[in-house]
Amino acid sequence: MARKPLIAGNWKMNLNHFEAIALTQKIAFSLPAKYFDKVEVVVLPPFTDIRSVQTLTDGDKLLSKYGAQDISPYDSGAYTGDVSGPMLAKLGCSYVVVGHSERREYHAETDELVNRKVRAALKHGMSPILCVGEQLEVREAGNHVQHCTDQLIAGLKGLKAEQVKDVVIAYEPVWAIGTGKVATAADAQEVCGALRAALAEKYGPEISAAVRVLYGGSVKSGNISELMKGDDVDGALVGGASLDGEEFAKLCALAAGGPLP
Ligand SMILES: O=C[C@H](O)COP(=O)(O)O
Repeated sequence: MARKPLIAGNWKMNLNHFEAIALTQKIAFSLPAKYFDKVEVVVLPPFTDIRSVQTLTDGDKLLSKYGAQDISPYDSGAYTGDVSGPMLAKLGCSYVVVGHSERREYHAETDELVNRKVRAALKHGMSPILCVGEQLEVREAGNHVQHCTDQLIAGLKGLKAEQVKDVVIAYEPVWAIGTGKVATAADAQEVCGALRAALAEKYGPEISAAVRVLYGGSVKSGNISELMKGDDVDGALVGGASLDGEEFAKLCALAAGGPLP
């Protein structure tokens, strides 16, 4: 089964809603819509920017889709500061990042909470982008594949096979995030391939063949083509390089197989 490449730009805690409008327009100006046939182009703005991105993309198809960077495990109620699945779905979000290493580290998110967020996203019709990845010391000890596979299985706990098809997996080695130290294509393929094999073992070959597995960590236009040579690397979760409209457009065009716009 051919999987459509996916490039998702995680803006993290950057850009106010005016700047979000400017960046969305810049991406759209730099990347003709014809590329959307070959690559899914997604942005993941901060919560405060989502309405602006929605308004901008409602009429004209400036991007393939957009989403959020987090979701509450609860649907509503006294959870100050949380943003719920129904709220995000109402804003037209298609994707939600779950289990990013920055949330695991700075907000002490456990595998159990990550799993509840995965289920919350699916319950409201959005695809979770489930992030897994090892710290440098785990890699140096040679335990990276097991570590990532364990995070994957824990994140998907309790899901039916049919639901797993709607999940996107992002392998993001923590040591590569925002450091400029990108994994080699072989490193990315090793873990992405192992994650797909784990999906096949637990949910069957049809599901594992349908799920998109992304690589994330210092991805830019200069390395995306090489990284995507791996059979199991279906695109990228991009941080820093997604904040530059021209660079992000170039990266998406390369993920589509070119030519450059
Ligand atoms: O979500 C995106 C990743 O954390 C990668 O960030 P980066 O491209 O700035 O290394």
